[in-house]
Amino acid sequence: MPASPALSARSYNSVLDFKSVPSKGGWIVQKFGGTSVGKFPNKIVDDIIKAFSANNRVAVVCSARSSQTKNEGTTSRLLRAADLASENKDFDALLDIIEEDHVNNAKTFVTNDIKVQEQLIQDSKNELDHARELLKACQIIGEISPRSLDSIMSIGEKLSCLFIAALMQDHGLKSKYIDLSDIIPLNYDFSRGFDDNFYKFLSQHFGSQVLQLDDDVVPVLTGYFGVVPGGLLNGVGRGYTDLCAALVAVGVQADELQVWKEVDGIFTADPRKVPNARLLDSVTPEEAAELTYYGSEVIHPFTMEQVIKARIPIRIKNVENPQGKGTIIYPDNIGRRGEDTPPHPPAAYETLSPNYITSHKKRSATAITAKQDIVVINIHSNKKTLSHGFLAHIFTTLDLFKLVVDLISTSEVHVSMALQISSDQESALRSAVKELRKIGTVDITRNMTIISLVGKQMVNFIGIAGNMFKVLADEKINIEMISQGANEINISAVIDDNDTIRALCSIHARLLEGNYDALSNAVDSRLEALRLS
Ligand SMILES: Nc1ncnc2c1ncn2[C@@H]1O[C@H](COP(=O)(O)OP(=O)(O)O)[C@@H](O)[C@H]1O
Ligand SMILES: N[C@@H](CC(=O)OP(=O)(O)O)C(=O)O
Repeated sequence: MPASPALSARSYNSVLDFKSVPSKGGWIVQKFGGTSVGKFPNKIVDDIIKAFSANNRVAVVCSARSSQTKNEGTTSRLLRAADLASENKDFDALLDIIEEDHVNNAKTFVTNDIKVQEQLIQDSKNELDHARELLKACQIIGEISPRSLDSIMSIGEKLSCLFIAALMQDHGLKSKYIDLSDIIPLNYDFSRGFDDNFYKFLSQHFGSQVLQLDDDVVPVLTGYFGVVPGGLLNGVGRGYTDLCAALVAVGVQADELQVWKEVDGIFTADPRKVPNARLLDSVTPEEAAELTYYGSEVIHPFTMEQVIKARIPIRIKNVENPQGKGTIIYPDNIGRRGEDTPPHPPAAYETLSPNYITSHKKRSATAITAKQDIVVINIHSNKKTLSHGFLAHIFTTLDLFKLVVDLISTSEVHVSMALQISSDQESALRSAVKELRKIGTVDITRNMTIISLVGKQMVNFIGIAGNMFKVLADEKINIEMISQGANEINISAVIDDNDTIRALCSIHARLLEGNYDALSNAVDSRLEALRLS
């Protein structure tokens, strides 16, 4: 199967005319998520890594394997095993399940070269023996430090990358497994936190690991990249592999960072929920971050800053459809590496024809997304006048119980907040509400959803929020709370969970599909000013 061409002019040339360019194009960094490694390893190796490495240098970064869902994946299991150890309960059975899963996987997929298979099984067992020792020690001490938790978690990425590196060898590709878990020295100075120097240090070290390899070797790097103060889970959170891949891309000055998923790219809405959702050619990093925060897990938001600074585009692609062009995440006003001029210069508005103005009037919003399992907390202060400590007390309480607010609206003595609460946060929520009752009356509404309309262009439009709420009103969907993000690229409303699909489909139909004009009273203030001048 032929590879999709990489982005840069150099790589396009290499596809079109092999004689006029060096035998290898620039670097492409490919990140594969845990469920993709679990479900489609042969496709990853044969249709993607092999195909792309024919014309480009390729570096691969993988997350821990999940056979079906992330919840039942290796990282989740390792974290559960760590919990069990800290509670002095039996964790061995869970590690046995992880071992059996990886041994079976090796036997199922690595079948051409029995030596490679045996070595993989041995390496995997060694990693899990190490996990057993570590958890035993934690059980004896009676606690798991963030550092130990990080070491346990890292085993997921090690097992996954050992597997992909072995499968590549088994399929005739030269691979090199690279473990990044010890890359941060114990005495690294974190006094300035995760600042630019830290990211620079990481990208340089990742880059040097990769750049020293022979041309025909494909590195497979663990998406877990080392112990950080407070732990990687607290500092970066789940999805840290995206950040790791981004820093590898910066380290090798890649032509493109490819994030491979099980969806063709970023759509105007979740295609599982809105059948008419369209694939988007491109979105800006701000839009991708906003979509991720508000329910469409596109990419870890930390990923973008460093890559974009290095002018490297990110492409979201589908493991099951490698030839699809995917969605590019890149700012619309900065040139990419290898391009002198920005792709869509903002100054272009100055030369717009009236036709352009009319046809682009429709592009006010980019996508609609939904975040479910939302609880709304309403707090009425029991003081008659505004108390200085009112808001401070609320935020201190939320911080204490590690609860994160997605939306907030306030008046002097009344605060409404929307928070996503997973089942393991229920007791934290109960404790927080008990504490909050000390400063006022508190009521909570469950089973809610946040619907967010996202689009960088929305900032220029007058009336778009009105249109969104009119659609909900026409559908007789009750709105519990409204909020517009400070960056003005997100308009959100909290609604009943049962109305989610109806709200998504109707807003999509009226504001993101062809018949937008039917409702249009939103006006692009910049384009109108140009038209009237
Ligand atoms: N706007 C959107 N565009 C694309 N996918 C979306 C969107 N909103 C939600 N999704 C969902 O996000 C999921 C992302 O793909 P997946 O490969 O499963 O993620 P991961 O690699 O993080 O496991 C898809 O199942 C898709 O249905
Ligand atoms: N394995 C880790 C890190 C990660 O990045 O996962 P994924 O790429 O599958 O989102 C996790 O599950 O959190």
